[in-house]
Amino acid sequence: MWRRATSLSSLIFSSSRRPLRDQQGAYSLKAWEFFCAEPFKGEGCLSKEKNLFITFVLGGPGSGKGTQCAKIVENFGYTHLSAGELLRQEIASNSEDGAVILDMIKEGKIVPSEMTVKLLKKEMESCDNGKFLIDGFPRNEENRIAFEQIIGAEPNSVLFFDCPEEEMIKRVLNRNEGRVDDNIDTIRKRLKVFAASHYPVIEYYSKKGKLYKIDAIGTEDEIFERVRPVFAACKGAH
Ligand SMILES: Nc1ncnc2c1ncn2[C@@H]1O[C@H](COP(=O)(O)OP(=O)(O)OP(=O)(O)O)[C@@H](O)[C@H]1O
Ligand SMILES: Nc1ccn([C@H]2C[C@H](O)[C@@H](COP(=O)(O)O)O2)c(=O)n1
Ligand SMILES: [Mg+2]
Repeated sequence: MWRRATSLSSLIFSSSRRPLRDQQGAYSLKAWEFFCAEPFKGEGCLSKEKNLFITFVLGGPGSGKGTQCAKIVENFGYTHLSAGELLRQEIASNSEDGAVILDMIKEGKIVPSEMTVKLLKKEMESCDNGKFLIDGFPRNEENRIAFEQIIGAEPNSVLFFDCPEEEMIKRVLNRNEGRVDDNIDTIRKRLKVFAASHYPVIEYYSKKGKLYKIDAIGTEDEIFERVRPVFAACKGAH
């Protein structure tokens, strides 16, 4: 599978390691579907080796995903993996991928799934706990399909924090964590990308009966009281 994924990268990247097309989510989805027709269940497949219980945590920029994940970890003992944070760590490592990722994040674009899933897989493999909260992923259909194919698993549940745009803008501009993408120009681009790409993912999990839509307006504690029952209900299941 890794060999297949490596050969895929030559389709996605030109020799300068920049995406050939930057239309969000579109440039490599077809390639993923073509190369990964069969879900990977062989040796090295995480879902075979570990008893996984995965929750994807979705929502627009500033909707409160990270804030609520911290509370879920505290109360229900999950391991929190933020896709955005892993990408920022890759930038900080000064790797070749890091330079590509930085350019994309500054422009509010979604990084090619191959890079993001590689980082998630590494973290999941090195963690004894099989209960994962995967925050900010999948951002689009390409992300979703890549995860299924490379990790060989589907989420057990999906949280979607539903928040109006004006509130998300206000929260991000007040965040003050020194992120390169926390400025009004990049936020507008991120919101555009979010609006254009999240819906098919939400719809996919909704049809599977895995989606929990949470109203993300209110205090952090009020919102957590809406989240709590989702995890309390499945506590006995894992
Ligand atoms: N319910 C809330 N009310 C007001 N502010 C909030 C609330 N929840 C989170 N915040 C604040 O809003 C900002 C964004 O929250 P957070 O970082 O959790 O969002 P996020 O969804 O992870 O965003 P991103 O996708 O950009 O990483 C933070 O400064 C956080 O402290
Ligand atoms: N699946 C993902 C998650 C994140 N990114 C990039 C693009 C985002 O704007 C940035 C920050 O993510 P956040 O911390 O807001 O979740 O990271 C991506 O390309 N793909
Ligand atoms: Mg976050």
